[in-house]
Amino acid sequence: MHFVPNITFGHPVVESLRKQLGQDPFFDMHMMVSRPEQWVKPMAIAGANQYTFHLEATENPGALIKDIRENGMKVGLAIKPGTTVEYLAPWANQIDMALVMTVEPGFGGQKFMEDMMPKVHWLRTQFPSLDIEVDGGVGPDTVHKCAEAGANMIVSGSAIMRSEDPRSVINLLRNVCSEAAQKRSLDR
Ligand SMILES: O=C(CO)[C@@H](O)[C@H](O)COP(=O)(O)O
Repeated sequence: MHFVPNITFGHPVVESLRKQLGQDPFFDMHMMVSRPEQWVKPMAIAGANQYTFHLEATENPGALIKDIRENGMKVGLAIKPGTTVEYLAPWANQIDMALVMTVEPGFGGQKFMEDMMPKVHWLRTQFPSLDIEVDGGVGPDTVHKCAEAGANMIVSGSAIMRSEDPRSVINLLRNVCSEAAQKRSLDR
């Protein structure tokens, strides 16, 4: 299971997650920041497992990917809605996860941008084993589109937090993604 936390490491929430899962959580830090270079070392020291940065926020993605790896973390690379997937493609073989934003970065509760799905589909076709994540407006009504396009990881905020039954929403989201992934592997 992956978490994109906004909590401090060593926080009681982390300890509680550790107990509930019976394993160490996987921390993917989605850095929606300018100058992502400056946070690599602090995040590695804090215990992050993966460091996801925005392609638009750096002039030298290659050097940043190298630095993240040298600091012992996996690499995620995100693109905003206005960035075409061709900009990400040259780096796809050097990263662990591509993140296609399905809202403009900023805040939760925005409308899912279905017109981002061709990016996901193109990436899945070109890079069958790459982790592909979508973030923004993903919930029970939209997750099928993401999973069918080829996303195997999703971020979901308000659909879970506003639900009266968050557990069943999480299970539904998880099942839709894993069933689509299973079907893809059978089709191959
Ligand atoms: O941080 C962002 C967008 O800036 C996203 O991670 C959203 O916050 C996800 O929340 P929902 O769109 O699912 O409410």
